[in-house]
Amino acid sequence: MNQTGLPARRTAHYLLMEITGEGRLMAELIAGGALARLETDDRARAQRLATDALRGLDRADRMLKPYLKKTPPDHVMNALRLGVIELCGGEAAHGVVNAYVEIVARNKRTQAMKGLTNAVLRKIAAEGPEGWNKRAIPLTPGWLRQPLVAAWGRDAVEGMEAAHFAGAPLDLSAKGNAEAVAKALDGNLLSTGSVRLQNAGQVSTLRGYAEGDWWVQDAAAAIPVKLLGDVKGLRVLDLCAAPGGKAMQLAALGADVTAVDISEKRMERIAENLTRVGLTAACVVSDAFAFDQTGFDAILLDAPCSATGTIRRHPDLPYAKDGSEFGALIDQQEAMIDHALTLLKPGGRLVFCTCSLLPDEGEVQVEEALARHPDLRTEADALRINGIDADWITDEGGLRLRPDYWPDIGGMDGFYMAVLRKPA
Ligand SMILES: C[S@@+](CC[C@H](N)C(=O)[O-])C[C@H]1O[C@@H](n2cnc3c(N)ncnc32)[C@H](O)[C@@H]1O
Repeated sequence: MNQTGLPARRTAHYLLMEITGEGRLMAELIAGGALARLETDDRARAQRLATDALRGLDRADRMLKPYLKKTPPDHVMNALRLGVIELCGGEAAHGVVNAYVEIVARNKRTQAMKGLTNAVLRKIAAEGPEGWNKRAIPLTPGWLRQPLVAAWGRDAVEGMEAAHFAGAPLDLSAKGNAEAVAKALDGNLLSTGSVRLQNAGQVSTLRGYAEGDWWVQDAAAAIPVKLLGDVKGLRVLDLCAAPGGKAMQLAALGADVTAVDISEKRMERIAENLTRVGLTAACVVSDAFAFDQTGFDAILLDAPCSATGTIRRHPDLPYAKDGSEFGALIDQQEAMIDHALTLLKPGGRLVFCTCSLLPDEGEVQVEEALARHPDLRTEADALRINGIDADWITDEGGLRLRPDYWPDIGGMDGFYMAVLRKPA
């Protein structure tokens, strides 16, 4: 690790600039090599700093506000935000202040503001963790907060914001005996069958990773497959399959799985994952709409969506996005449901799911699908599985999972799912 901490801090600053200013996602930036020039420790540090700054961004801005007559340019603002995160996280003031003053000074357009940066960060250092901890939980940006409050009410959204701020534990799905995996890793076996680890560290070094005993999958994301019950020997199509968490669950349960995804690169991830865990599926790179094999006993449609249910692990999302792309996704989900129904055998089941908090990508999609296909039925009984609270079942017969559920044990991702039965 570089001793000045400057390379990691500059990279964290770059990530924040790209996410908040250019609407790019953290995963996309990392895949594009944003961390490539850093030493291993610095990579983790840069990513952690940027992630913490995004999780606490609204609180950092509120802390900075009294010390700023007007909002400075983004380059300075993001340096100040990172400074707040570090100073309030207990880092020594001297090194933090110097590093962010340096970052501001290196940019010609902001170098005149290095004095301001120095002065503001020294005041923040005086407030320290105490000043940070007394402030309210960070609010979600308004473009997303408003529809969430309209859908779930203010109290629920405050619960979601607390979950987003807390981040997520590491959940695993076991290939075989989940209890044995929980024991081997000193984790907790959740009521729904996932294994939960707190402060897990580097995933690939955990016991059982190399042996393929488990894969990483949020507890909520593991539910859609469980709704299909015993799939042994059934022909199951996973229509939007990468990176393969649900395809691996289906294969582990003995289904004859066909995994389809439009992305060749993401399909490589499925192939790698299947190889590591020693399971098989027929992998097809194809646009779902061009895929025309029929007669499946069951189809899992984990449709592309806003991913607003995953903010605990992806705090960049509310800052990189503004909701303008969601209309097209909603239209695509509707068309995908209709296409999936054509691939299903009569009497077969379609599990539709999205990792979204927006009813337009969940409850409303299913209500509208039922209206378009009068013989289609939701199977609410299939939702009554271990660990699922009956209150989470929705009027149209789907299941709504939210990050504010399970607050005492670390929450869960936001998800919607429903089992739809095609007429025989
Ligand atoms: C929510 S992710 C699926 C996650 C996956 N089911 C799992 O559990 O690991 C959605 C996937 O849909 C794929 N996708 C997007 N548009 C598609 C299309 N038109 N046809 C097929 N796959 C598509 C994306 O590449 C992405 O991998």
